[in-house]
Amino acid sequence: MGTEPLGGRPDHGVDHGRHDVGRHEVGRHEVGRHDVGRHEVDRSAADRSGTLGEVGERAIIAMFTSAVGHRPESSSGSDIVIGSGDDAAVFDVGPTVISTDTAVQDRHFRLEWSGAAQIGARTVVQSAADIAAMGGRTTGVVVALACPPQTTVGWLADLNTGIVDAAHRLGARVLGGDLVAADEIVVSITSVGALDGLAPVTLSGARAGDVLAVSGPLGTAAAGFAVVSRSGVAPMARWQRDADPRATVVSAFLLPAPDLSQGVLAARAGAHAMTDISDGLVEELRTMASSSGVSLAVTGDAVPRCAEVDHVAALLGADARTWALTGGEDHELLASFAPGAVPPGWTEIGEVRPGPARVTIDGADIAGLSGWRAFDR
Ligand SMILES: Nc1ncnc2c1ncn2[C@@H]1O[C@H](COP(=O)(O)OP(=O)(O)O)[C@@H](O)[C@H]1O
Ligand SMILES: Cc1ncc(C[n+]2csc(CCOP(=O)(O)OP(=O)(O)O)c2C)c(N)n1
Ligand SMILES: [Mg+2]
Repeated sequence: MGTEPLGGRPDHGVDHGRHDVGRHEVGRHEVGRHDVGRHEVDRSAADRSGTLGEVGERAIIAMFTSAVGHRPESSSGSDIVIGSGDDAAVFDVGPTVISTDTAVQDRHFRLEWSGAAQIGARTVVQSAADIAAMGGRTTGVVVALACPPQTTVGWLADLNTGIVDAAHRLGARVLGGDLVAADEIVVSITSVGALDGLAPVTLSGARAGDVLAVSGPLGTAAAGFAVVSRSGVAPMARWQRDADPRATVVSAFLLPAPDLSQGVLAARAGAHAMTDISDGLVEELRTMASSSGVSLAVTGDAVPRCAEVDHVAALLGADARTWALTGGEDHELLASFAPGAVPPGWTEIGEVRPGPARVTIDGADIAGLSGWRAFDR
């Protein structure tokens, strides 16, 4: 990492250089929570090269909460009784879906690959995918952020913009958060959502006779991860200019864009069981099979991939089918439906058979296939 302030690299479009902003610090002992006025916000936000250590926690929190406040009301705005800025948010919905996901520097993202806005948006998508997987509609997110004192104001502003915009795209708002010091960056997003009268779709509801289906192509993020692991993101501009398939898969890895509204549509279509694919299809199949006590029989060639994944696999001498079966972080949905109930746009990949719990691909046990196992590395 060197001694450069985090996020201060030119290839991330973040301001360079550091100015003497230390004297502008909003003293955390002098300024009460309700006294963090707009002038401090503007002063700290205006100097993007200042660091968290220099401008102080309060100024950054004020920047975050003012950015939330300036968003137009989302469709779910009426659910929020008290938003960001008080001791806690107060939220008024019926049965509430809650899930949290954490992204850790160098384990879930690298500063040399991702801009701050991408990291923020990506973590929101990953967290909201779990709400969608229950059949829920994400209405709010809570952000827990840990970062080193050298993190720049500009990087934090961009992270926050990524979070606020991604939440907004989902029809959700930022309800609050936390900011603490740490040796590395950790972004944790808790999502809350509404079921709007639908029954939650669990992992345990798959029944013999169901069909298994996925909401979109798989293996795209794994292909992107393979590309950036070899080449980094420096050639991205060229790949984009040349319509090189590497540009597509790397973009999908850096910021997956599953259509999470499919979760609600699947629930409405009567999905019996559902989950999002974060650790790889085979891992999610294992979890669903054991939760439901059923055997899941998948047809390998039926698992959808986008054409770019096959092109990139050929380029790298890798196996596209393995990426689709084991690659994580696409955050598409896997669900079981009664035959005939699969929603439009979903792809049937197999069927549910009576237990005991088992997963097969083309009739063979998947014992040798594993997806992402965080503690294996
Ligand atoms: N530290 C924890 N304390 C309590 N429950 C946890 C903890 N970590 C994970 N879980 C629960 O275990 C289940 C599986 O978690 P995880 O593997 O992270 O799921 P996902 O891939 O959907 O994020 C979830 O219901 C989650 O809430
Ligand atoms: C720097 C970096 N290395 C590796 C990966 C690949 N990777 C990290 S986590 C993960 C799968 C999901 O992780 P987990 O933390 O288990 O999320 P959860 O299952 O809780 O949603 C993958 C494929 C990455 N995204 N970034
Ligand atoms: Mg998780």
